[in-house]
Amino acid sequence: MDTTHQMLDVTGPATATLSVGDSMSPITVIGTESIRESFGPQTYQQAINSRLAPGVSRVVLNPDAHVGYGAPVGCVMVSPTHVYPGPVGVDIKCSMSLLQTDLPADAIEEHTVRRKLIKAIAKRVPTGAGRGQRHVPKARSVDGSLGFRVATEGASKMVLKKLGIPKAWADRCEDAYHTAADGTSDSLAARLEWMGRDRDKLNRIESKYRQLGSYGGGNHFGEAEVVQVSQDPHARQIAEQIGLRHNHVAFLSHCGSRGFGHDLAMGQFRALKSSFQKQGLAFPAGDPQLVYAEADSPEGRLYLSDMAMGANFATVNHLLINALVLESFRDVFPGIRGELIYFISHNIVRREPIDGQTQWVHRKGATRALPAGHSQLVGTEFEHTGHPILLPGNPRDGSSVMVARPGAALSAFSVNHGAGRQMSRTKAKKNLSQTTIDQDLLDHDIVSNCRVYPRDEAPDAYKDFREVLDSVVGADLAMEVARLKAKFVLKDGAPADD
Ligand SMILES: Nc1nc2c(ncn2[C@@H]2O[C@H](COP(=O)(O)O)[C@@H](O)[C@H]2O)c(=O)[nH]1
Ligand SMILES: [Mn+2]
Ligand SMILES: [Mn+2]
Repeated sequence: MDTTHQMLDVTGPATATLSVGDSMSPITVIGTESIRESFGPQTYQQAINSRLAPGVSRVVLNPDAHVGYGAPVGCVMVSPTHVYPGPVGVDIKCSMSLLQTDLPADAIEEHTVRRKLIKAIAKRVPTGAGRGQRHVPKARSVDGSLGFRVATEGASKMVLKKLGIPKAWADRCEDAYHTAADGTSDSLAARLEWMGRDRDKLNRIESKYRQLGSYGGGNHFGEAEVVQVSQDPHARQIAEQIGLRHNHVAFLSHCGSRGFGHDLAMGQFRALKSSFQKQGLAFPAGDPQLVYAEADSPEGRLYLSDMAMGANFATVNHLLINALVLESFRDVFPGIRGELIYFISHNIVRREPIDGQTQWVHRKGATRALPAGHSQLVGTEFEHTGHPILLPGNPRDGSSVMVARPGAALSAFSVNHGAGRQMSRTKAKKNLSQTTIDQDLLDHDIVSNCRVYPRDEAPDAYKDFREVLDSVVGADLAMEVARLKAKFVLKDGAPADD
């Protein structure tokens, strides 16, 4: 029986607060009643542990929240002084990106056409843990020196040119590049050189560079969508302004910094934990996954450098995937055009103005949501619309493109990054029927690259997407401008026979 849920102070149709002590601002909880119930005691406990951790000024639980590494996946943790690697996550800068093509929806109606597209994409952009580049033109293969520049420069002009990525796409990234805490890429270069100081270490790093342009495993995916722009005139106008095309094909991607980011994150956890142990410091709530550093300390600066390199890798990984996906579409439909709508992360910490001061905003499975007129959008092309928010649900029930409303201040300018799990992988594998999952996808006219769709990735393993969207809209955080209807999906699973 979850007693924490009963302790919430309900403040609106999709908002509540959870008090942790008189002298502290309460945890903000976003979600309709059934979503709030879905969190369960462990998720609430992790949120409380995070709120009580040193230096933390605010915690927000979003509708997709579920148990995570130290802090829940689907939460925002704000601190003026401290950085927390757990509430960033091991897949540094795991992100979503959306490519809009000028291909009309009916061009991919035939399943044979979709299968050709799946084949063309899978040939260039592999799925699967540990898998790296495959059939990539020589000019785009990533050797040690290009990998080094990717990690230290992110989406710089030179990196984009070398990889054949349109340079305008850098402007459609939430952040095209990340630097060290001193604002330079030179410090990142010095750090990376030090990391590759002997042959074995360098070999390991270079083997990870070769994963650039790949999805990885788990719930990372690539998905062809038909864009259904909202009928509401204001929402429709925004959708058109940000470049969405009604009833045309778009492609949604989800992945992060692959093995390169994972190694950096794990290295940081090891280093910070051992530094805590040497100093005899206690972990917050006794949980080593909540290890932290003061941002302005040698440890904090090293963490931020490593996170920046992982984030640079993730950024270029997404951009390259989008370039390769567009190239694959052109195999089947020569001459079609495609533009990146946006690339937005959900595992990162960055400095932002929150509650009148500059603070470290950790978004762990949470998406930034800056409304029109926000100071950080001034001078950008999204100043008058808000930047696009890419919110995946599941292939069967769709995904959403939204823009923030001024009400997003309540959630530290963040929304959920998806529907969030309602079943653990183990429970999904045990409880869900393979035949029903495969038939369900076919009934919804969705083709996949998998002979059998991974049961732990089935739509029913995730929360009810309608309820999740009602939570975002009910809390007045964001408005939908378009719905995405999946037509085919690439995931890590046994490939289909043909
Ligand atoms: N449209 C699709 N959405 C999906 C799919 N698989 C997962 N998801 C959603 O993405 C988020 C990602 O979660 P993360 O914690 O791994 O970053 C998840 O909450 C789902 O709602 C898919 O195949 N298609
Ligand atoms: Mn990820
Ligand atoms: Mn992710």
